[in-house]
Amino acid sequence: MNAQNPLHGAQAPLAGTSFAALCAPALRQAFVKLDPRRLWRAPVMAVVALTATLTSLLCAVPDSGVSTGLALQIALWLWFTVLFANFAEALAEGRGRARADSLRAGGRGLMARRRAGDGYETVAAAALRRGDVVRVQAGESIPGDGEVIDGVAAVNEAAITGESAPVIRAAGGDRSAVTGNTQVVSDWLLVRITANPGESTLDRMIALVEGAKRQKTPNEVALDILLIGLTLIFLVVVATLQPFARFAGGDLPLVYLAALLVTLIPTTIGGLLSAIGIAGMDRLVRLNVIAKSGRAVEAAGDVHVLMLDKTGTITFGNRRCSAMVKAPGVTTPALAEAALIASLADETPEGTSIVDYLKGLHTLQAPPREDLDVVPFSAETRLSGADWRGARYRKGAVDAVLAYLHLGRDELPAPLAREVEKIAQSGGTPLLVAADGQLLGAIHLKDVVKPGIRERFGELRRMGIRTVMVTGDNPLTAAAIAAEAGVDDVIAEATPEKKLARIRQEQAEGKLVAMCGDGANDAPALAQADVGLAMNDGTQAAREAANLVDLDSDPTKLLDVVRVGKELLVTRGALTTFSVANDVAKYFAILPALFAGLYPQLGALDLMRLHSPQSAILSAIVFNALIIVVLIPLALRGVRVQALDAARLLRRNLLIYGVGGLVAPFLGIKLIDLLLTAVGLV
Ligand SMILES: Nc1ncnc2c1ncn2[C@@H]1O[C@H](COP(=O)(O)OP(=O)(O)OP(=O)(O)O)[C@@H](O)[C@H]1O
Ligand SMILES: [K+]
Ligand SMILES: [Mg+2]
Repeated sequence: MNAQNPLHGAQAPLAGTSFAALCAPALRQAFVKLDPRRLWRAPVMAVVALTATLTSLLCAVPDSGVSTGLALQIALWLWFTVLFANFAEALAEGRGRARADSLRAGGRGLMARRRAGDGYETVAAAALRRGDVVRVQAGESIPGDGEVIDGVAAVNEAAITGESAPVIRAAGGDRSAVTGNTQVVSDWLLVRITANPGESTLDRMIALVEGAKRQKTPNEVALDILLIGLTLIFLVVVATLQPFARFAGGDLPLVYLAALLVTLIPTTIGGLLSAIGIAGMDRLVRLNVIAKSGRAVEAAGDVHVLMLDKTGTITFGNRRCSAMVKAPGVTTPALAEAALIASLADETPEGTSIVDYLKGLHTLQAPPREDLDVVPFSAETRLSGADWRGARYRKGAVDAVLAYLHLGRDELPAPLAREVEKIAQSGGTPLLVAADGQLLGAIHLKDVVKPGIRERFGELRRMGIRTVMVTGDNPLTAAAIAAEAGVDDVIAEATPEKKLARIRQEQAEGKLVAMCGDGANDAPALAQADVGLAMNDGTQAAREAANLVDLDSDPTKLLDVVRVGKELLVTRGALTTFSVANDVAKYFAILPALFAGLYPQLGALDLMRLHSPQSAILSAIVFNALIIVVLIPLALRGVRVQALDAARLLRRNLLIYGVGGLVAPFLGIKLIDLLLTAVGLV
């Protein structure tokens, strides 16, 4: 567990390739991405590419109104604009792909022992299909994502988590999911494969960091539409300039208008949009979190409520039996025997811990397992046990056992009630034990809150996120753990339906809900939540239902996911503001220079005193292209987000990037104008 060090994944085998090593392939990719079929994914850049093509053709026209040298320079810088945007996307992809490749490399050439009839056949891991059953022995790698259906083994997951301490994986219970390319280090497992080739979590992750396959999020589509709208407006603006020029007896060359159009349309954000999205996904992968959709990550940036399961999420989750308390008039052997029979076939950690505890304390005769009529634990009934020789042995949550015995809460014998209360107040889970309709006593299950959780919840609160613990446990235990962990709200005695209903209720109030869980009983809630974060070491059901999976199985990782989501939203917002402010500023920077000769009155507005109309146009187009390159690091790294609420964040960013966007072109274009004039290019 990495509660204190959520970034540990950064040093894991997933660690990134150096920036320099990524540049060369990204440069090559920038040209490959000139393919028109790819260009259309970024509409603004497609317009730039079209304009660049047109300008290139105009270079060959003898009397286009400008010198061939100038037309060539403009055409060249227009192509650079497209290439820089492609380069940004390729860089973002490269970082993610390097990581995916290193994960994939380990899995290459893996073989699997697949069940066929009564025996096993050896096949390539790549040939495995969903539903295939494979046997994996000590020393072998698990050939794909799946669910343990038999066996108990220690598994080394270092290949995906970087954590070398082996973890236990077993059939049944909340620790049954296994991940491809991890290694069985002891014993054996029978695993049912749960993903077809190309559909594993790893494959999905790769699709998220590859621009060409990436599905745009609804936010990105909305922004695209806005950018197309702005492009159309500026197209009209540029088209109306010519009549003004003609009216004054002048003529604006087509090359100028083409260049002007590109400087005015939102090329900065249009060129960096895809890179921002991919880089956001990559930051997540670096945290060892696999996202199945970009939408979930964006939702995380806006989340209002976080629901968490208690056991295994807030606490370590290996609830161990630590004591037993008799009901009045019951003998110790009677209680022990009932608890043992009710737990012999219970494969949950709670069940096995009770058996271990009793084996250590008593010399009990356990009935053979096959003679038992097993009643497995279910989150619905919150009971488990077995029938043996006509008698019913049960154990379970206090309210569940009382209801099973048709007893009221106040019918719990006073001494036992006091003990149960003491267990709960200490944060432990009391289970009542009953045999043949009679209440025999209670079991104390102990659990420990993960260290560092309280501080992390405090950070979430500062970000304006409310934490709610939803647990199947009784209200007293829940309250004790809630107080220790510092959650804002707690829901006890929750069935899977209750968890689901609570999420729906919050959503109906217009809130975005995140949910962290690991159990099969959390799966419906994980699927319903806007952000469902499953623990990788939980159940396959939870992993499949969730839209995010944490490879380190650390629930406080959600804090980092929220930060990445906020960074993604803020970065996109900031660069959009910057880009649009830039375009407006450029309009006022260039027009006076262009029209100064035709309308001398405009001279008053010509604050920048650019060298000539030619220089004004070329400087603007150079600035327009270079600003993309200048902003690539920001787009990839993301705007840093402190624990501020959304409204303050927005205000601050509007100020910085809006004002910055207005001022930058004046300074930048003037500087380039001076440089171009100095070297005699215009
Ligand atoms: N093996 C078991 N046999 C009988 N009762 C159990 C067993 N395990 C848990 N219980 C009881 O059922 C309740 C619900 O357990 P469950 O694992 O479904 O909780 P949950 O809803 O996942 O919440 P959390 O994981 O936060 O406790 C527990 O609080 C406990 O009282
Ligand atoms: K522009
Ligand atoms: Mg649970």
